[in-house]
Amino acid sequence: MPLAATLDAGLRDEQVTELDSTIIELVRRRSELVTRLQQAKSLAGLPRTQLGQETEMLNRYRSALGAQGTTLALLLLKLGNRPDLLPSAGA
Ligand SMILES: O=C(O)C(=O)C[C@]1(C(=O)O)C=C[C@@H](O)C=C1
Repeated sequence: MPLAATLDAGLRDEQVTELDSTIIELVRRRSELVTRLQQAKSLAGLPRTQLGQETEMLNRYRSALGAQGTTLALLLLKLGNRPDLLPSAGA
């Protein structure tokens, strides 16, 4: 994209807002999926926490995004374990 277009404030704001909406939707979808996984594990009598998988996930985020990726990953792990922290969809 040409620099002038990238710097156009209106277009830039629109694109950032669109990306934010996508990120919010993905965070919500991830949290809902993990919550269902956790419920299924509980019903099956399996441990809800798998430290090996959490470590791999943290490493993926740190490799891709640096130290702040770890912070983001920890928040995502928390939201999967605490669905009560998210408002219900459409609320
Ligand atoms: O992969 C799983 O089995 C999950 O439950 C997902 C997840 C995660 O949020 O990444 C959540 C809890 C587990 O301790 C490990 C990973």
